[in-house]
Amino acid sequence: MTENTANGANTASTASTPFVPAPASPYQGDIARYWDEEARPVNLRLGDVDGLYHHHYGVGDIDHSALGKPGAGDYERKLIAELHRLESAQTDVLLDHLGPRRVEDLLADAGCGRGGSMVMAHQRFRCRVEGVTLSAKQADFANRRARELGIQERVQARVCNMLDMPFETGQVSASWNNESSMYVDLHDLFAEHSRILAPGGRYVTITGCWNPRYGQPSKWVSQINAHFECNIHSRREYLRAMADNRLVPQTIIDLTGATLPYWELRATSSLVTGIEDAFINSYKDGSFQYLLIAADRV
Ligand SMILES: C[S@@+](CC[C@H](N)C(=O)[O-])C[C@H]1O[C@@H](n2cnc3c(N)ncnc32)[C@H](O)[C@@H]1O
Ligand SMILES: CC(C)=CCC/C(C)=C/COP(=O)(O)OP(=O)(O)O
Ligand SMILES: [Mg+2]
Repeated sequence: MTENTANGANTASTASTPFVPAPASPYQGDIARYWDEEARPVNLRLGDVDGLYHHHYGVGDIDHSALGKPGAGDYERKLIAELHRLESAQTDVLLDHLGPRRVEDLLADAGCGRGGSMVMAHQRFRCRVEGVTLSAKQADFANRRARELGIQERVQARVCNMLDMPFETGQVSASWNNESSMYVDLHDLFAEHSRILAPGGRYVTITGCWNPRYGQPSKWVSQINAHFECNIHSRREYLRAMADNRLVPQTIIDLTGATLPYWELRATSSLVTGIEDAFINSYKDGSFQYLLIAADRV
């Protein structure tokens, strides 16, 4: 049986290589390759702290007592642990807004990365959690971590386009995009979440969005788009696309102030990637915001 790889080439599938659907667009093929090739130490070293691997940013105050003295032998290790704690705290904030979940619920992580948020969602709610990513490497990584944790029956990642998720209509109780909505058209995205969510279901996103009060995307936002090959939307687009697709915001939290300490600490670490100033400057000049939006599917 011949199948398509992420870049559209045909390959024969074998028991060890799962089916990889052809990308829906050349752009998605590029994003699949981007994440297949990603191995930034800032992500792997933080995930190594406790086996939860995130591709999102942190929120909350710095615990300076956990850092020790700059220049001390274990300072870098403690700094990495603190950055990771803040990134996991961000997932906790998202989970706090998923509403009361029952163990029999099915949860969906749209753009699941290496699966850290899926594991945390299962550990909190004991539900089944299904994630999708364009990256076969990320899906394999997330599924290997689930096996290592013995939760592979409850946590699973698949290579799949979040605009065409493998769920029946109304099958999902709660779904989210954790820093993954900037890779797709929001009307297409929210139409698909609206389809998979049961009436009364809950959708949550944490995202960076450009601030319509600024006028247009600032140069910092353009730098972030270029760095990640993504397409940051405005706050206005989120709310319009949700309203057009039966997703009605229940809660909107501006997390911009809460994420700045993470970025200022990260900018002092040896793991900097060069994008730190764009985030710090855009958060400070008001052109870019870090938001949580929790919406009900009506
Ligand atoms: C910045 S990472 C965020 C990962 C994860 N949500 C987290 O918080 O760690 C963005 C993710 O979105 C995924 N992605 C981008 N476009 C996608 C699409 N059209 N369908 C499925 N996943 C997509 C990427 O493969 C990647 O896993
Ligand atoms: C808020 C916005 C606009 C985010 C864009 C999506 C993104 C790439 C998030 C971080 O991924 P990562 O954890 O792999 O990035 P890094 O290597 O910078 O830690
Ligand atoms: Mg990261």
